[in-house]
Amino acid sequence: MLPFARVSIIGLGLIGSSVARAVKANMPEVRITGFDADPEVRDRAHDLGFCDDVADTAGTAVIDAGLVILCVPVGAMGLVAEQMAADLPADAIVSDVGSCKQSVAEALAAALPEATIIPAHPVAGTEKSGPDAGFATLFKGRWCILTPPTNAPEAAVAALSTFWQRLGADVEIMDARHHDLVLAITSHLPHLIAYTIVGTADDLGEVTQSEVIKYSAGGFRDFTRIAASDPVMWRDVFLNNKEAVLEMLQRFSEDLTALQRAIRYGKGDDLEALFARTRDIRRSIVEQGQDDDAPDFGRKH
Ligand SMILES: NC(=O)c1ccc[n+]([C@@H]2O[C@H](COP(=O)([O-])OP(=O)(O)OC[C@H]3O[C@@H](n4cnc5c(N)ncnc54)[C@H](O)[C@@H]3O)[C@@H](O)[C@H]2O)c1
Ligand SMILES: O=C(O)C(=O)C[C@]1(C(=O)O)C=C[C@@H](O)C=C1
Repeated sequence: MLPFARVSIIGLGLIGSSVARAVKANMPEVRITGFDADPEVRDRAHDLGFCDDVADTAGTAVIDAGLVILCVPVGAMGLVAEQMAADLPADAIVSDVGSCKQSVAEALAAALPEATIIPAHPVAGTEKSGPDAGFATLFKGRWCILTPPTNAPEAAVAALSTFWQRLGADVEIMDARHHDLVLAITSHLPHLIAYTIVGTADDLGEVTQSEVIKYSAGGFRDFTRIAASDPVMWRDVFLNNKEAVLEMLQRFSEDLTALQRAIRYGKGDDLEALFARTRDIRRSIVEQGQDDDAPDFGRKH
């Protein structure tokens, strides 16, 4: 049985268009209506055909929805919720795909006090953005973390879980605050470090006639992939998961300082012990069946 007959997707970039494509591939009977604030994205969505209808406003997009999924940058979630509030059916479930959950949950609850809201985060993505970047298998074998409020109706949580499972994801339920702490270290800090190292190398490159970029090999190139991620999306993630990111950044800075001291005072044993520990972590992840190749890394199976 289909968890929802009509799904509305607001924001038709990488994640929104991937959800639409995955629904088309796995539940072709479900009718999808999409909306994006950018008229060029709406035109492109129309041409690519991953929605049955592309609406002109957020309100008209949700008029007969059973499930509404907000796929816009986390800083825009509250505004979109306000724009669709008057047209939202009373029995619709409102969800999102935002990379941090506490601030989004608060913004949605403030804009839609009567609605059933179940925030979600598919832990899957790429450094690309826009409607052309999406693909139907993005969520296959990936985690989708739901952070329902304590009073969320069980049936609604079950229906949303089934929806994501039908798209190929493995669903986990988590407290929003805990989600934000975990993702701060596993996703947000790695992005911040990549942005920093590529920026620093570029600054140095200007001093050395771009030799830093010119001769960069594998390690640096891996950082440049992450550092190519969408600037607006990541600006919003850092502004909206401020406390957890700053907490993790503090821990990271202390560990970095300890490494700096180990290098300065020639403590080779300390360096080797850390590098051996981190290599074991990587090996155990690969042994658990998670693929070695970057695009598959993080898949559960
Ligand atoms: N990119 C990833 O790897 C990834 C992974 C998981 C979750 N997310 C989350 O998914 C959400 C979308 O990210 P994305 O990568 O698809 O970004 P994207 O830039 O590819 O798409 C976002 C779309 O939202 C539209 N938009 C912005 N403001 C809007 C508004 N007020 N009303 C309607 N449309 C609006 C933009 O025009 C754009 O087309 C973000 O909240 C992000 O945190 C991203
Ligand atoms: O694989 C990538 O390029 C990603 O950055 C994906 C990634 C991540 O950090 O793992 C990025 C943001 C999300 O909210 C979820 C997934």
